[in-house]
Parts: sequence; structure tokens; C-alpha cells
Amino acid sequence: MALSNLSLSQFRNHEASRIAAGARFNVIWGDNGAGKTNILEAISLLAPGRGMRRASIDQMARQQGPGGFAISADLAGEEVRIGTGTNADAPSRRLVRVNGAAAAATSLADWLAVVWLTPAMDRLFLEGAGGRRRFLDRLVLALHPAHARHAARYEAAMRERNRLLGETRAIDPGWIDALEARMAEHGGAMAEARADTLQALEVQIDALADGPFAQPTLALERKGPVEAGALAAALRSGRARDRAAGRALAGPHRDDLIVTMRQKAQPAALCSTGEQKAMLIAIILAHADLVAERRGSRLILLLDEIAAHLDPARRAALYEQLADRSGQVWMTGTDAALFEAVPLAGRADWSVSGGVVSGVGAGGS
Ligand SMILES: Nc1ncnc2c1ncn2[C@@H]1O[C@H](COP(=O)(O)OP(=O)(O)OP(=O)(O)O)[C@@H](O)[C@H]1O
Repeated sequence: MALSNLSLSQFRNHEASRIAAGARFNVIWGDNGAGKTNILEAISLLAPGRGMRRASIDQMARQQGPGGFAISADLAGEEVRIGTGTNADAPSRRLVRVNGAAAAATSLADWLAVVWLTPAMDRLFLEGAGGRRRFLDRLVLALHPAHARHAARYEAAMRERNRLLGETRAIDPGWIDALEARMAEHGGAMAEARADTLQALEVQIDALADGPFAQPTLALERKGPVEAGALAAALRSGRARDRAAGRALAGPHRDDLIVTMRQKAQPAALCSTGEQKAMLIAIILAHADLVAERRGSRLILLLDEIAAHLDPARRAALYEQLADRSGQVWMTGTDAALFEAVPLAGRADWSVSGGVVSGVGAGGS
């Protein structure tokens, strides 16, 4: 599975970019601000969620354009075209189409899995749990496409419960019971999918042992019970506390992914930037193996500025490891020389300047 015929129309600084993507590697280079990351962000929007920048959708249409934007791509070998975007008259409303028919954004996970590493993730282990949870959920989604639907329903029920608990007028307790039952059902499914993913990842990480990348150990820190019945009971008994806090204090929306470097038995936050990045790379390589084993080659990897913080030996090792796996990889950087060691088979290179993309042949040849 790979994206082909990627099209960006009025998206960020791209007026109309068409990319006849390489089946394995797409290497994008250009100066700062050229529009490289914008291409990866566009691809990330072909998956459920807010995309790799978590930007608000109404900032994405090209400022100098007519309003609204469109992104689409063919799924090679599937005769399916997926697309997303907005209309000028409703700039905050994300529309999704599969083969021309309107679809829910969560349904995109049925088609392909998109996982990314971005420079902002250099701080993943140093900042709050939200970023780590989102990273984990991206990995989970690739194995459990229904995770997006469960998360969306869980969050909708939680928001409604938070609102009701904040009301000063008397609320029918049956209404809150129903919302808690919904949170417990979908939250239980989320917890199960996360636990399954972590367990399976651990096995794949073991199999990577002695590779060039630091070995991470993954664990989940939870706030509250996991099993649906116990979660429902915890929500019920926690109403007064949650009312005072203004939000639900127990549930999978507060899970945290805890990463430790095996070799040094050291929390990721204490490791060097390069070691942290190496652990993230080990996780995504192990994850790529897992996805290939369970779902075939449905993975699209977006590696923004991937060469930063990697010495030439680790860079070469990464390209070699990626070449040994299936799935399509998109990489960006400011300098073509950073990608010399990327294999030429299935590779296409693109130079970007001022939002205009030019194909330059594999390896710049
Ligand atoms: N809605 C928009 N309309 C027009 N241009 C936009 C919009 N949003 C962002 N841009 C422009 O896109 C450019 C940034 O593109 P992008 O982030 O893809 O850069 P990049 O090539 O990855 O650069 P770097 O190497 O610095 O990360 C900036 O010039 C920014 O002004």
C-alpha cells in the first residue's frame, strides 16, 4: 500500500502541487519555509485527527487563495481515492471523501495508517502526557482502526458529562449514568487496544535487539481502572470530585506512555536528544514490523527533518532498516546530501521552493 498521485490544492503555501509518489521512498528537500513540512502535514490529514501539527483547520487554506483547500491521493493497488479539505463557506469543517462519497474522518483509519516523527517530538519525553498519548494512539490506530471511533465517542461523552456536571440546575442522574456507560464502553475498548499494542510492540522491540538504535521499554501509566465495569463504577463514585475539578479525573484520556532506555535503565527524559530520537526510531521500526505482520503494508511513515540529531552512521542505519521493511516513507530535509544513502529502488525525489514542487528523479539524478 502506498499513496500515489498526491494532490494539494490551495493548501498552506501550495497553490496546486501534484506528486506522482515513489512507491517506497519520497525524499523532499528545499530551503526553510519552502513548503516541505506542509506536504507531510497534508498526508497526515489523510488519517483521522488534526494532523501532525495539530493546527486548526481554518488556518490551512492558502491565504492568497479563494478560501478552502483540498488534499487527495490514490491508494495504489486499491482503486481508491481518499481526500479531505474544507469549503470556503465553512472553513472550520473538515470534509472527508472516499471515492467521491462523503465519509467520517475516523473511517480513514480503515484504509491506511499514518505515523510521523517531527522535530517538535524532540520534546515528547520532556513535556506533558498529551503528546505521548497522541503518539501512542497513532501507533494503536495502525493496528486497531476502530480506535479512532472509540476515542471520538469517548471524548464526546466525556465533554457532555463535564458540561452537565458543571451545570447549577438539577440534572437527571439517568442522563449522566448513560454518558458514563458510554465512556466506560468506549474507554474500555481504547484501553484494551492500547494494552494490546504495547504488548505486541514489546515483542518486536526485543526482536530489534542489538540494532543501532537505543532500546526502549514501554509502559502505560493509568489514572483509574481499565475494565469497562470498573471504569463506570469509578466515574459514578467520582462525580463530586470531577465536578469540583471541572473535568473527569479517571479514564484513558489521562493515560501516559512511559519510556525507559533499556541499556541505561534510565527514563527517556534524562537521555540525550539523540538517544531520545533513537528510541523513537526503534519504536517506529518495531511498529512497522508489527503493522506488516498484522495488516500488511498499510503504513505511511512521515519523517520530518529526520536527519537532524542523527550522526551519519545512524542515518545510514536508519535508511537501511527502512529499506528492509515495507510501507511508504516520506522524508524531508534542507539538503539533498543528507539522503545520499537512501536506496534508489522505488524512490522519488522532490525539490520544493515557494510551495512549488519539482520532481528531480531518484537521488537527484
Ligand atoms: N495558510 C497558509 N497560506 C499560505 N502560506 C502558508 C500558510 N500556512 C503556512 N504557510 C507558509 O508555509 C511556509 C512553511 O512551510 P513548511 O512548514 O512546509 O516549511 P518547510 O519547507 O518545512 O521549512 P523548514 O525547513 O523551515 O521546516 C511558510 O512560508 C508559511 O508562511
